[in-house]
Amino acid sequence: MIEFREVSKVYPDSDAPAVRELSFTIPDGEICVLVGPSGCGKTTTMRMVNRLIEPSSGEILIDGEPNTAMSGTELRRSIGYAIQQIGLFPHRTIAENIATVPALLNWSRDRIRSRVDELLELVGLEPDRYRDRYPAELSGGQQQRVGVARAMAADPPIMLMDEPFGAVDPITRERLQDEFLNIQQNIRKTVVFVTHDIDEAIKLGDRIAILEQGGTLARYDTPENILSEPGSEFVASFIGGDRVLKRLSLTRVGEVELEPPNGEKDLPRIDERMTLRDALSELLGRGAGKGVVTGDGGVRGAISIDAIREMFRTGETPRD
Ligand SMILES: Nc1ncnc2c1ncn2[C@@H]1O[C@H](COP(=O)(O)OP(=O)(O)OP(=O)(O)O)[C@@H](O)[C@H]1O
Repeated sequence: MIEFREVSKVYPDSDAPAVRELSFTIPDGEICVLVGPSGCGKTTTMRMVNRLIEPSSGEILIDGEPNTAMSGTELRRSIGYAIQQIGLFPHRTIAENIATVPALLNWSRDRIRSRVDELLELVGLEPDRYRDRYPAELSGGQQQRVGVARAMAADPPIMLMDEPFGAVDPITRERLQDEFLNIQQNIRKTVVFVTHDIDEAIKLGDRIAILEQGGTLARYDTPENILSEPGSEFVASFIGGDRVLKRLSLTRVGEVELEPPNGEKDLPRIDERMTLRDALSELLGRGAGKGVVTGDGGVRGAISIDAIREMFRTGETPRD
């Protein structure tokens, strides 16, 4: 658990705080996304957790202990850190890059090797193919996977991720986000994630902290609550006009009550893992009013555009 208690940061030679009296708590095992316009203090907030930046006042507690209880170096070895610029060492192999922190922690060679292979598998890179390559021999998306693997190497309970999927094309980015959510389902880290992309925040965050210019917290809540009730003009304009569609992207087809399948043939197939937003767009794109929902066990039911519309007219989705 990470708790911010009235944390402020004023940089030297600056008269206005970059971050102002932030107080909020990130529960164990959750993803908290810091989002907001450029310069609102997201990166500053995140870097105070591992003390790459020291607060001017207030404190940050990790599991109830101030993060000043140990040295900054020790603290940083116990917290994973992945950044957009990736920061892979160009003259070290992928395996050596991933092993950076385990090597600092003096793990044995065997332990390091098996951990590297395990992580490469986890992020979808075949160990035999990639472990001895150099970063320049990988695509941008692959390098970002390595960046995430490196941050997870010593299995830290907390991960800080600063726009880790920022520098890739939208399709790769979606894939990296999906992979990351799948991994998180198993590893349940406490994650602080910085982005300026509200869609990414909604997709990944268990909770979202929306920061305003001047480093104040405009809202800290679940995506569902923020989308159903933005609460202020700033938040409403930041999340944009398509709130209903965004809410559709929070719910997967398999989570809603389906209609019984009536054996209709020729209807589009909708995978139960699709979001309602993607299902809607698939149905609209195919000119079909209804689709057959399938899962691992075969046909699960049917879903219609009318049913999706009704759910969002009444606001009754299972997640509410
Ligand atoms: N080392 C520094 N010295 C002085 N001012 C700084 C320093 N780092 C950041 N700032 C200022 O503090 C404010 C917050 O910066 P920060 O990088 O935390 O914002 P951000 O929300 O992460 O921005 P972006 O989305 O553009 O990366 C900005 O006004 C920035 O100019």
